[in-house]
Amino acid sequence: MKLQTLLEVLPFYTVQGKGNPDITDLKNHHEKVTSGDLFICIKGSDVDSHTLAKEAEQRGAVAVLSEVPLNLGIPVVMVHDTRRAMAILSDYFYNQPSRDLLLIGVTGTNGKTTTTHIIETVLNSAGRKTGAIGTLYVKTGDEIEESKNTTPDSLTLQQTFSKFIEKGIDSAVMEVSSHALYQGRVHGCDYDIAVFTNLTQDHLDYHSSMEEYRSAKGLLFSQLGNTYSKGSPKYAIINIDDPSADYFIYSTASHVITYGLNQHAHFRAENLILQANGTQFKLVTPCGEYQVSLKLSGQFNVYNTLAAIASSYVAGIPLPSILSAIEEIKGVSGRFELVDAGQDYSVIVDYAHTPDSLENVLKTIKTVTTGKIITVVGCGGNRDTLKRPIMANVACRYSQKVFFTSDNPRNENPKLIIDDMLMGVPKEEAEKYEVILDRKEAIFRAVSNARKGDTVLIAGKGHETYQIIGDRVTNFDDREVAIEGIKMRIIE
Ligand SMILES: CC(=O)N[C@H]1[C@@H](OP(=O)(O)OP(=O)(O)OC[C@H]2O[C@@H](n3ccc(=O)[nH]c3=O)[C@H](O)[C@@H]2O)O[C@H](CO)[C@@H](O)[C@@H]1O[C@H](C)C(=O)N[C@@H](C)C(=O)N[C@H](CCC(=O)O)C(=O)O
Ligand SMILES: Nc1ncnc2c1ncn2[C@@H]1O[C@H](COP(=O)(O)OP(=O)(O)OP(=O)(O)O)[C@@H](O)[C@H]1O
Ligand SMILES: N[C@H](CCC[C@H](N)C(=O)O)C(=O)O
Ligand SMILES: [Mg+2]
Repeated sequence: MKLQTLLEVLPFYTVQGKGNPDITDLKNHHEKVTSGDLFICIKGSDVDSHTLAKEAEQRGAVAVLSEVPLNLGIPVVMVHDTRRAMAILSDYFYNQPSRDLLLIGVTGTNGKTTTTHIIETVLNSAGRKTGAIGTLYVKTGDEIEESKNTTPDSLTLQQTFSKFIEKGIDSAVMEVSSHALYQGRVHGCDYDIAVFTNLTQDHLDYHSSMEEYRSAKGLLFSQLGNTYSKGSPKYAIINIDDPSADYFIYSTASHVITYGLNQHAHFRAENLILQANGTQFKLVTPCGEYQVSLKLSGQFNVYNTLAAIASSYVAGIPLPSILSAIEEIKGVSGRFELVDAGQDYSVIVDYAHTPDSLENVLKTIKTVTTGKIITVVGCGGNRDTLKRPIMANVACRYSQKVFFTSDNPRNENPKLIIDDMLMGVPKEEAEKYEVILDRKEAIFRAVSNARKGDTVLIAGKGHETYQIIGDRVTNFDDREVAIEGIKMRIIE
């Protein structure tokens, strides 16, 4: 595509230098640039890639998108905001691929990975070829790629959609993080269905307040479009039981479909039976009532399931097909995952890394455990510090024994992270906890403390197969370490 043709989608720009080269591809990382590319400069939080434009030119870039004039021998297209322009240009360059997909976006503090996984399973089992984008992976048919971010940058995202189309995929379900919404990674995405799971505290290192965090999430619903505009109808699927439900309902001009336990919800669960190895409930919908039996545990998974049912239904899948697919789902990697090495107590690895998710998971464990609850938990470094004391408080409130340990300390001192956590533990709970900085040792100690009927919760890292200490990433998998600890104890 000629540079001038590509630029037609931008409202305003100026060009420094002459020429109208053919653009063979778009790149936003200088090391990926090859001959014929347009290199997009971004003033990032770690790197300002305007400083790498010269190198991009040397690698073969034929034009550059920039926010400032640059001294190069190739055309420099100047715009006010390169991040925003990148989203618009990427969408256009790759032929607006999201318009050819049934596109479902899921946002909320907790439950995005689980809800997208359920939707993906339902759509696939109904014969729709479904791509998935989220924390665990980017899945294109049978091809699975590990993801760097929950939601990729706008260029990578549009390239992924384009690949989906190439591979004959017709539907896509993706997690949309608040960072992504705030940074415009999903500008240019033509969503058909947007799902809100819940809003509780997280990421206050990045968003300056809960209001700002909420408004970032609201962008998914305001960009959903108008129900009465051309094309197929758009749907906002909202958890009506969440205190922020109204905010999201009034953020959108699309159809609003609600779910929850509330009697006004369009998709509602009644008569819940919560067990360690599954959940039963009556599903009440405007088009009939059904008895549902899940292999997933926890009331929070009832919410995730309702969100997935409502989304799949408005996507055109009949309820009986939705339910038969959902009833087969065994779980999601690292979410309430039972670790079984033949021991007579339960060990659960869970990705709870927010106060709300930790409380939800512990509440679930409390309803199904006959013995003690032993929790291993830490908080990530270089992340929201305000959640630390709250998580520690929750851990002590629901457990008989707590091992505070390191999560991913990143560039923070692990001891100081735990000090922040301990601020949330009341004096009378001081007997309950021990601080063991080494996560492996903490897990070993927790399992050796467990007796018949107890439950050990290892929280915070779920599916992660690494630990980040400083800038070093080493192999670490809570599930493998737990098995090692359990086996060692059995031999003892
Ligand atoms: C704070 C934050 O969100 N940072 C994200 C942001 O970085 P950035 O745009 O500021 O990029 P940067 O690293 O400063 O680089 C700027 C530019 O220089 C380019 N570059 C950089 C280095 C180089 O050698 N050459 C080069 O050309 C980069 O490609 C980029 O275009 O955009 C990048 C691309 O989209 C993200 O990878 C990066 O995520 C970092 C790794 C991160 O940790 N993000 C977390 C906080 C995050 O986004 N998390 C959410 C999930 C939260 C949840 O699940 O609840 C997520 O969506 O993943
Ligand atoms: N609907 C929910 N409400 C509250 N907590 C939940 C819900 N669903 C899952 N959880 C808890 O949150 C943890 C993370 O779940 P999940 O990975 O599905 O969320 P996520 O929104 O994708 O998280 P992230 O933002 O880190 O990608 C789970 O391990 C569980 O403890
Ligand atoms: N998406 C979340 C994941 C946190 C997981 C936890 N293990 C940590 O490293 O803090 C984040 O990036 O804040
Ligand atoms: Mg996720």
